[in-house]
Amino acid sequence: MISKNGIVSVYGFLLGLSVLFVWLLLQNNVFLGTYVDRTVVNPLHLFIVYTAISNVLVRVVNRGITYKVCAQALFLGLVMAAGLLISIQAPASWKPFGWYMCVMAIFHYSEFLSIAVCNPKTLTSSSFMLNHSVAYGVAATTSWLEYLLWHYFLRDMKTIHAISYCGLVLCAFGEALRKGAIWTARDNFTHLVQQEKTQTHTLVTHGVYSWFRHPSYVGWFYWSIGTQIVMINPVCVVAYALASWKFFKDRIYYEEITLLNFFGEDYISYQEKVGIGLPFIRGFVVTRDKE
Ligand SMILES: C[S@@+](CC[C@H](N)C(=O)[O-])C[C@H]1O[C@@H](n2cnc3c(N)ncnc32)[C@H](O)[C@@H]1O
Repeated sequence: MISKNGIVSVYGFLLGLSVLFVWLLLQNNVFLGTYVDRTVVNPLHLFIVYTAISNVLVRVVNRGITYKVCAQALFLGLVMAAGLLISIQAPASWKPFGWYMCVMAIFHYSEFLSIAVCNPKTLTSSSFMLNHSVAYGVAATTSWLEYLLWHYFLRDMKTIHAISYCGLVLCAFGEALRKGAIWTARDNFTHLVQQEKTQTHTLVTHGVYSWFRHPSYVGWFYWSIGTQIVMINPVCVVAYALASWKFFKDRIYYEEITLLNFFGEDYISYQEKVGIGLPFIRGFVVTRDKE
């Protein structure tokens, strides 16, 4: 069952997305009458006004954590709407950025919604993973700057949409694998690595966990590289691959120590049967004593 804050997030996200609906109505002169020229609706002005009004509405209606959830879901709905609008309306050299915005909004919103359904006990306003870490924010900002630089100096590069399509396929694969892992592990999946075993924590070895030991990390790794291919950012493609690889190498090493403590022999047998799924990462491997 989805938690109350999960439902609130659906309202927030749909409210943000609805700016597109208002834009369509305005485009068709539903509010302004048939005498007004279609070009009168400036999407940027509409977004500014709509963002201000919807934020006030969300602030007035919600309190505490519910407000934090609704405001972030609203933000992601607006990002998704802006991404779709840019994908449809903007010049060819801006379209990859519109696709990137959609990919980001889908990832972060579905992250929250998946936890709201699969493990509501652990749901917090941080479950959107928007403020994941300082490094994550720096990486995102760097990728926007790289996009702007190439766009300024070599705009034609951003119109090679075949490259972006390959990135979209990689993002779809990574996203499906990550969400597949959350929906398979259900309440065994927590965003924060557990240091103590809870009574209900069981070892998951079926579904996507029978393909890879760390399917959600494999998915996130390829998704993050995919986002930079979508944007046709050659420097960040390499930088993201190296930075995510290092991040997951350290994380997996630490997580496997905790999992070996929790599940002992069962986890060793699992390690023997199933690989990690990321290149050149071994995790924390225990060698059995020879009898
Ligand atoms: C962010 S989740 C990542 C799970 C896994 N590393 C993956 O990539 O799909 C981290 C939590 O999942 C738990 N976990 C990891 N692998 C597990 C498994 N095979 N069965 C049950 N729990 C697992 C860990 O104890 C940790 O608290």
